[in-house]
Parts: sequence; structure tokens; C-alpha cells
Amino acid sequence: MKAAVLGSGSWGTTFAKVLVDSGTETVMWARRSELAETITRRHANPDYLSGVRLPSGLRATSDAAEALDGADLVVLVIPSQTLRENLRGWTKLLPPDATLVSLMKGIELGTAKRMSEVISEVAGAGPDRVAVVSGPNLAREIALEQPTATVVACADVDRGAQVQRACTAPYFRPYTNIDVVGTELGGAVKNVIALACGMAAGMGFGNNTTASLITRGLAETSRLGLALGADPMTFAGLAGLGDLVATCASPLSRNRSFGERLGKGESLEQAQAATHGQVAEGVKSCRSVLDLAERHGVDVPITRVMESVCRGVIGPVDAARLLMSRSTKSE
Ligand SMILES: NC(=O)C1=CN([C@@H]2O[C@H](COP(=O)(O)OP(=O)(O)OC[C@H]3O[C@@H](n4cnc5c(N)ncnc54)[C@H](O)[C@@H]3O)[C@@H](O)[C@H]2O)C=CC1
Ligand SMILES: O=C(CO)COP(=O)(O)O
Repeated sequence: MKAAVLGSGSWGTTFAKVLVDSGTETVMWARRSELAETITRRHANPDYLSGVRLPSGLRATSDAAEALDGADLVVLVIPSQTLRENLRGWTKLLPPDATLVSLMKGIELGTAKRMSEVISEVAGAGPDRVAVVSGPNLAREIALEQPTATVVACADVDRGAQVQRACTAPYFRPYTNIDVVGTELGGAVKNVIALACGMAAGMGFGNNTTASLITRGLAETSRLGLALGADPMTFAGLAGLGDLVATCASPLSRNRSFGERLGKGESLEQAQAATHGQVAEGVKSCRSVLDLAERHGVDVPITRVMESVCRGVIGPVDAARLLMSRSTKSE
């Protein structure tokens, strides 16, 4: 089995390490040739995973054709809003029967499409050729080989099992699932809820607030998932509750950290600058998740409020007041 990992940020690099540690021959693609050189020769990616030693068998190149040559698995792991444009450039290079694997957790702005939908559309691949990996997977913890589990979702059971085999490492345990919609939705919406949890923490609120946001966040994710045809059980699993808990609680989360800065009174520009170029997907995906919900007539109050915050229309104090002054209802 040979894999190409397109994207050399924190998750792409970490997942490439998982693949190699699972016995899968892996080549990464990096935008910058200097970074590709550093990964191949120094077995490190200091820009995204400082202090982590990468496997000596892991190679990187800045030539996408070289990375994709003969790949059975093509792993896509770049910021969601850049997928369509990048994939257009890679389509001719994709091996015809390769499984296309999305590691991204976002919804496309404008179209409100999930990443697997964008992949199918741009690459002309049927949904059975597209898999999604999502779960409580904070990159640095995994790069340090701390045990975690994840979900590999694919409509085609055999392809799902192929991806599962390719990424089963001593510290990484993938479960298969056929619910691509629920798995992707869990990953995208939890980033928005993590922004809210971070903001609450930045305002000085404690665990009751976090738990309330996580639980009601899961309720709105499930409502939207049901409207889109997802399996409700997915939201009780690793790609739902699992990822929500990990991301909303961890200082490693870029989304949570972004929200925390806002809660402490920093501006959107200051919070953006503090990401040092790393992607906090929820800041943009809150708009596309809201679009998706509105198209399906689903109420997503936390997402709605966070979209107003991320557009700079309201601040953290108004956001909290708006959520707490909604009409009372049954759970
Ligand atoms: N970091 C994490 O713990 C996890 C991240 N994810 C998801 O994986 C995806 C990628 O995230 P990370 O690797 O963490 O992001 P990152 O910000 O660490 O790295 C992004 C990578 O994409 C590249 N990139 C940026 N703009 C680009 C463009 N216009 N065209 C091509 N490449 C571009 C960067 O050079 C970098 O290699 C996101 O959707 C994220 O939600 C999923 C699970 C865990
Ligand atoms: O998706 C993640 C953990 O599962 C990473 O979250 P952040 O993108 O907020 O860092």
C-alpha cells in the first residue's frame, strides 16, 4: 500500500507519521521545497510540530506529481477553503482507482458543501471512492504517540477497511463507519462549538458553561445531521461527542484558543495573528454551517451567535446574553 499525503501542516505531518508507523509507504507533498527537504533529510517539521522526530522512512516533495505517482491512498489535508482550488490542479495527477481520503474539518463557503462532496465533484470520483477520517485527534498528542481512536467513514465497506488497515498504529486505533455525512458534520461543527467554549473560558466562566455548550452544541449538530440524513448514533461516537470533548477542553485546539482570545477582549485581527498562519476552521465554517442549517430549516443557536461574533457584529458579552435570553424550551 502506498499513500500520498497532500498537506504538510500539523495534521498532515502527524497522519503521515501514523501511516508510516502502520507500515504504509508514504510520501508527503509540501508547498515549500525547503520544508520538504527538512522533512526528508532532518526528519522534522519545526514549523508545525516542533520537537517531534519523524520516521526516517518518511519522504516529502514539493512536486505533487512525484507524491501522487502510484498512490493507492491520496490523503487531502489542507485548509478546507483552499481544497477546491488545489484539487483542480491535482486532478489530472490522481491515480484512477486511488481512494481519496479527507482529513479536513470544514464546510465550503458559498456552496455549503462538505469536503467529500467537493472531492467527488472536482475529482469526478464516485462517493464510494471517498473516505473521511475524523475523531478526537489533536495532532501534537498523536505525534507524541499518545493513544487515541478515530473514525474512518466510507460508503464502500472494503475501501473503509483498506484505509483502516493503512493507519492502524500502536498508538492510533481507527474504527470504520459508513456514515460519511455524520462523520464530516461532527468534525466541522465541533470547531464552531470549540470557538464558543474558548470564548466562555476567556470570559472567566467555568465547567458548567463548557458542559452546557458541549451538550447543546451536540444537540444542534445532531439536529442538523438528522436533516442531512446522518445516522444519529454517529454523534454519540468518536467523530461526534469524542471530538467535541477533546477540542472544547484542550489548550492545543486552535479553534478553542482563538475563541479564548476573543473572550479575553482581543480583536478578531489579534486572535487571527496569534494563530501564526495555522488554520482555525470554525472561524470561516461558522458561516457555511449556518447556511447549511438555514437551507434545511434547522435551528443552530450557538453557531448563529458565533457567526455574528466571527463577523465582528457582536462581542462575547452580547453573545452570552443572546444565548441565555432565548425562550425557554424542553430538552
Ligand atoms: N491539527 C489538528 O490537530 C487537526 C486538524 N484537522 C484538520 O486538518 C486540516 C488541516 O489542518 P492542519 O494540518 O492542522 O493545518 P495547519 O494550519 O497546521 O497546516 C495547513 C497546511 O496547509 C498548507 N496550506 C495553507 N494554505 C494553503 C493553500 N492555499 N494551498 C495549499 N496549502 C495550503 C500549509 O502550508 C500547511 O502545510 C483542517 O481542516 C483541520 O481542521 C483535523 C484533525 C486534527
Ligand atoms: O480537530 C482537531 C482535534 O480533533 C483539532 O482542532 P483544532 O483545529 O481546533 O486545533
